[in-house]
Amino acid sequence: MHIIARRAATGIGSPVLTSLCTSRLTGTRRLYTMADSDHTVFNKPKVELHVHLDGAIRVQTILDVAKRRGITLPTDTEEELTQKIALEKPSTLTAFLEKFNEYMHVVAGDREAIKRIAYEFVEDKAKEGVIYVEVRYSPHFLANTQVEPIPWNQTEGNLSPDEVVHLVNEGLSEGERAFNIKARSILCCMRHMPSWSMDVVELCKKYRHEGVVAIDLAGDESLNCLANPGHRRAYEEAERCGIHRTVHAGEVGPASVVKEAVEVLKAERIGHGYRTLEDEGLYRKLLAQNMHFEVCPVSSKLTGACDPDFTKHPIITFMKDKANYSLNTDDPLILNSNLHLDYSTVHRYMGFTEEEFKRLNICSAESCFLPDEEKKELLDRLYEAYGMMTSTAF
Ligand SMILES: O=c1[nH]cnc2c1ncn2[C@@H]1O[C@H](CO)[C@@H](O)[C@H]1O
Repeated sequence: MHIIARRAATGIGSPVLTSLCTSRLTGTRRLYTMADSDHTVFNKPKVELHVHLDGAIRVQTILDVAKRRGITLPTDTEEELTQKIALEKPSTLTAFLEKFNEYMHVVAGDREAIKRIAYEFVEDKAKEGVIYVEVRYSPHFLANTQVEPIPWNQTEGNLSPDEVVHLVNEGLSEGERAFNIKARSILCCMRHMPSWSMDVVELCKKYRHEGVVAIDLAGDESLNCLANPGHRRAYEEAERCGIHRTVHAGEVGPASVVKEAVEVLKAERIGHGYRTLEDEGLYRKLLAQNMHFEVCPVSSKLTGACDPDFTKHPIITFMKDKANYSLNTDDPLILNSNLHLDYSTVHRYMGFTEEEFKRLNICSAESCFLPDEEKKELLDRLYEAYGMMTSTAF
């Protein structure tokens, strides 16, 4: 019996010895080290599947862009702006989503800013030890022409949703080359804007060979529960064309939204999905189908999606049932968080072990939207980094 020797994969296994974290109390940045309790609780390569690009912008970048564009913000210090944007206490999804109003007008419509945000995002993920990420955003929210209504009170300019996707693709691929990780994107339809959804699926089709891997439906599920026919048509077209599909469902909305996502929108993954557990039959069915849940522990507390007592969290049920799920940040800017905080939270309050972290990252890789060959490469990198190399008998 020989173990097939494989070259150590480059770019992985380099432990993230330190990570930049922001103190939740003061909003000031400080450097966490290995000595800091469990902040590097799973110091191994990771996969992240649910994170919003526009919820993951660096505060300093917002300040820089505002200064360059002559946009006045309520403050010009990183600490104060962090405090203004961040949600500190458990709230509601509606209040959480309103936080985007604090800064989206600064970056929307600005080519340089959009490309920079995408590039810096890849750098931040690489620092967290992520080797593959799928990042999502609404191209319409960053545009200032060919979008009705023009968002964030912008005056009409000449940046279309189509060009936004092109710019994000450029920023992500430059980031991939610079930081040696893989980044793909998911384009979001917004629950309150069904008239944008056909454009979104057309953009997914146009850019499917330039890094766009799927369509999503995001926004306020508490206000718009049932998917509008506009969304349904877009998802039908996505399925017809082989575009992968994920849907925010069962985050704050009832289990029926999850059922609709799977049965009507033909979702292959569910964003959040905590409230699936309220319908035992549906939950068992989705477990049997190996449905992937993109769970976001820190987010679920601050959006009011789940009981703030982490020891009662639905993720514990997913873990105990060996469900197929990933651990994700969702919106680290607004949550004033990073991926280490999500990992340390489930470790500290939910009893997650190293073995479970490995298992869930392998589930994440298996459920990612890469083509089969690239998925296999990603899985091999994880198996190798986790000391789970397959052996071959001769
Ligand atoms: O947790 C969430 N649930 C639902 N929608 C969200 C969440 N986080 C962000 N967005 C929405 O998705 C848009 C595109 O990235 C964001 O602008 C925000 O409106």
